[in-house]
This record gives sequence, C-alpha cells and structure tokens, in this order.
Amino acid sequence: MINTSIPLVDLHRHLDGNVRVNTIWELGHQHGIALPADSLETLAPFVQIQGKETSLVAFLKKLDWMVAVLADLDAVKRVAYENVADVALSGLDYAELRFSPYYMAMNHKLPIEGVVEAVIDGVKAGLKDYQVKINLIGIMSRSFGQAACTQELEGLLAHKQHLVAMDLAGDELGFPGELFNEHFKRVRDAGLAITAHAGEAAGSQSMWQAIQELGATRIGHGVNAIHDPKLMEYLAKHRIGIESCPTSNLHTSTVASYAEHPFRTFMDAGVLISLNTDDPGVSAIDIKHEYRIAKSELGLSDAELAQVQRNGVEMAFLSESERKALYAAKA
Ligand SMILES: O=c1[nH]cnc2c1ncn2[C@@H]1O[C@H](CO)[C@@H](O)[C@H]1O
Ligand SMILES: [Zn+2]
Repeated sequence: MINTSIPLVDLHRHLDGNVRVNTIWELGHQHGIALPADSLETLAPFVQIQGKETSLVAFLKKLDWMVAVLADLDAVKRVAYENVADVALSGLDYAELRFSPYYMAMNHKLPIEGVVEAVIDGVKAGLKDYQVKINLIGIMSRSFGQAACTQELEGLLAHKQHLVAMDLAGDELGFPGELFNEHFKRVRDAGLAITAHAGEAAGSQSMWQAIQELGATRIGHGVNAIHDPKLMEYLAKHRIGIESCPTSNLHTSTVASYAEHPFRTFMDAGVLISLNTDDPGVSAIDIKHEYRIAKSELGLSDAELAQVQRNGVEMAFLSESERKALYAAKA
C-alpha cells in the first residue's frame, strides 16, 4: 500500500498535538501538575479522541493537556525530541513539524523565544539519534487574538533560519484570516513560505483569503473548496497543495464519515493533494493508518496512493536539490 520506492512524508503534523500519554503522565508527576486522572489508562481519554468531537473547537481542547505539562524548557525539549523519534519510528522519510510557541509557553509563562529555541534543540538532539529529515513550521495560534500572534510571530522570526514556513491555526470561525494580514506581510518580508489552516471550519472564502491576502501557497485541510468550482480550478492551475488529514477531519466533525470525505474529488479535479496526520497524539494514529484509510474507506487504488505519496514530496517546503536527494535515497 505504501510504495517503498517513493519517499513517505508528513507535511501537516502538530508537534504540540503529539505528546505521548506517558510523557504527559510523567511530566505531570515530575512537576506536581494536577492531572484529570489517576492512572495512565484513565488519562488517555482526556487527551485522545474517543469516537469524535462535535466541532473543531471541541477537538482542540484535547491538546490543552499536552501543553499544560510543559512546565519548563526541558519539558519542551523532551517533547520535541520524542516527536522526531515518533516520526522516524512511524516509517516516515521526511516530516514538517509545526508548533505554536505561544500556546506551548502560556500555561507556565515560559519565554516564547525560549520555547522556540527548546524546540529547535530537541529536534537537533533527536536527529542525532534517529535517521530522518525534519523541517520546522512556526504557527500563529489565531484563537488567542492579534496581539498574542504578534508576540508569537516575533519569537519565531528571531529564529527564522530554523524555519521553512509559517502557518495560521486554531479557531478559524472565531478568528478569520483578515485579522492577520499584517502578520503575514511580515512573514513574506522575512522570506518564509506560507501555509494556512483554511476551509476546515469555515467556507471556501476563507481559502481565497488565505491565498490572496495571506500569501499561502499550501492550504491545511481545505475540505470546503469542493463547493466552489472556481476555487477548485484555481487550486489545480496554480498548484496550491492541499494538506489533507482525513481522520482529523472525521474527529473534528468537518466530515460526517470517511465515505463523505472529498479526497477523491480533489484528485479527480487535478488538485495536488497529500495525506497527513495533523495531531497524531490526539487522534491516536500514524501515517500508515491514513494510507490504510485512504485505500479502504476513500477508495484509492495503489496507483493513486503512489501519486498521493509523490504529491507530498512535490508539495514539501524543500529546495529542488533537497527534493531530488529525497527521491534518490529511495530509488
Ligand atoms: O486541526 C486543526 N485545525 C486548526 N487548528 C489546529 C488543529 N490542530 C491543532 N491546531 C492548533 O494548532 C496549535 C498547536 O499547534 C493550537 O493553536 C491548536 O489549537
Ligand atoms: Zn492542523
């Protein structure tokens, strides 16, 4: 099902949506943080999806325990290190890990720039022990408003040489992209690529906004584009990649069932679309699960899955020589 002669990549993966249950447990105890359960088994339902949530905002609450235990910068470094390990152990060749330093810093009032540095350090340490390629994407968490995103942006831009792109995540309905036009002008001026969560909770207008005003060249989720034929045509023509995360879309009730997921509609329209995990710790999945689902529930053939795998490599925020090297390592 996974073609071993094509690189396997995950481009939409929240580092702070992938904290191991065991790590939450250990950090909670180490730092005297009250947890909502008194055993590892009973903790799991508080941080992992059981069935599905009723909305994106309800889903996002599951991540809160993952950042509640980040009591110091060592904890942040540990989580970043374990993310690299998880990427390597799940069979990926390359991943883009995204993180929101404001969200990770806020519970224990950590310095935002310090969190960015700790993530970079943790990833570096992970890369010494695991053979895999990683790039980092900075997130502005829209749910905390414009001023928080300015702080977050500045902490990230201070280390822009360690980032390939910036993203906008969080509550899309409550905090539309228009609020962040100025932030993304600064991102463009800094020379970073842009991806944005759009068309997940809101409609296709939010995707047009992300592309035309924020400058996004990739879109996270983008599910609601299918109701806008002009946008579908635009995405295909301009090779705007869709970072699709089918299980996350089910868990946030963005789609009612796998059968209703429009993945195939994008493929048939010639849109560049890839498969990704989103918040693997929250959804309790890995990338292979998404490929299995794509085959069994979304109805993709092995040839189509190979195309999806290649789409991921094509969409990656890599230089052409890095892309070639990634392909060459598998050929
Ligand atoms: O599926 C998603 N849609 C929108 N925002 C998300 C999703 N998953 C996580 N985050 C948001 O990303 C930041 C942490 O990296 C947090 O703002 C979290 O709410
Ligand atoms: Zn996401």
